[in-house]
Amino acid sequence: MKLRIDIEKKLGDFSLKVNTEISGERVGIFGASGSGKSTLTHLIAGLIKPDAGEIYLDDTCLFSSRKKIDLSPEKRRISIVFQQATLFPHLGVKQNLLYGYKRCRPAERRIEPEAIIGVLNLGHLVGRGVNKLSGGEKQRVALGRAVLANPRLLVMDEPLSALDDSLRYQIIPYLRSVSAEFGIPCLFISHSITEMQLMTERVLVVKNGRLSGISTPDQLARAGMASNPKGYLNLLRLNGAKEQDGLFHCPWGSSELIISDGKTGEESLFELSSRDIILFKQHPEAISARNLLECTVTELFDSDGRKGVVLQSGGKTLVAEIVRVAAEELVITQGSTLFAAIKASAFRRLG
Ligand SMILES: Nc1ncnc2c1ncn2[C@@H]1O[C@H](COP(=O)(O)OP(=O)(O)OP(=O)(O)O)[C@@H](O)[C@H]1O
Repeated sequence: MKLRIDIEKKLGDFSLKVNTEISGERVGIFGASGSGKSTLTHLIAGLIKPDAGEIYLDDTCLFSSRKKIDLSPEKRRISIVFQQATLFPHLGVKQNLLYGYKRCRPAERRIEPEAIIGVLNLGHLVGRGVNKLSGGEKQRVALGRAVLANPRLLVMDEPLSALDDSLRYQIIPYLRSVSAEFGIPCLFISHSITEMQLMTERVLVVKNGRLSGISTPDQLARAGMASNPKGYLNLLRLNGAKEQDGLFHCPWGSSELIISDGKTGEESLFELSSRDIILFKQHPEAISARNLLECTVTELFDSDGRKGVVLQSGGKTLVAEIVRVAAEELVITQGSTLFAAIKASAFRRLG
């Protein structure tokens, strides 16, 4: 998808002014609370009207004050999944799912209910009333309903923020797979860098109603490393864990990681803070940390007085973080060999 936006909107004391063009299949809108993310998405979806400007989705003009075009939300064919699943309480799961599908012109029906029920694992829920669903199940039904409207763009407006951590990371694979399997571009809104890293390939960064930049999720995570209390979060998908002496041994590139909170068999997602990686210039004699990886430094970057050290080990990448004086004392440069020590308990399982 290609989105071209050049709009202005005033809402009370708040003013939004954005002029940009972005392409990609999974685009993020990132910003602090109140920065204007929802306003921007509502303008794109046609839920509110810009004061002036134009919006193009691919070659379709959605809005142009100059050309006096203002397509209705239905004609824009943009489906939105909100923070709270807004299901029709008087309809069952199946009727909720079919709501948008039935209103979609037969010629535009590319995605069939059976396919989405399969991908979102909703088969056992179709006979239920929506009041008998958990928060995560409701969000999956809301996602299914949005996709079955066969939209040309799926907008996800903080779809995970009402869910607790464990549910949040269970839903993410579903969000990713609907967009990938059915080829629907998505616009994903959040103030979480981790969600941006998991969901998007390009990110519009919004600040006080203005666009402050376009970046990749990784650049965003690097830029926020010093200010984020958890530093840069390395996200690792690990599977094939084997339990041994109460710890989990997970294959990782040509090496393995030893983790306290693992799970045998299934793929799990872990986060590891850049601050939980301790670097040694030489191989330490004996350490309590269960992981000691020989690494090559491939890159160094600055983030507000802290140094990010990008490490390669066994074909995999990790970002460690040190203060600038430590970088000078260790004489770290691109190409240096280092040893990275990580405690088994430093890996936090997200789902
Ligand atoms: N109808 C309105 N009238 C006046 N001000 C409004 C209106 N709608 C939103 N605002 C203000 O516009 C600003 C941007 O709101 P918006 O909901 O777009 O932010 P956001 O980045 O999505 O925030 P959050 O992450 O908290 O949802 C806020 O300061 C909000 O109070």
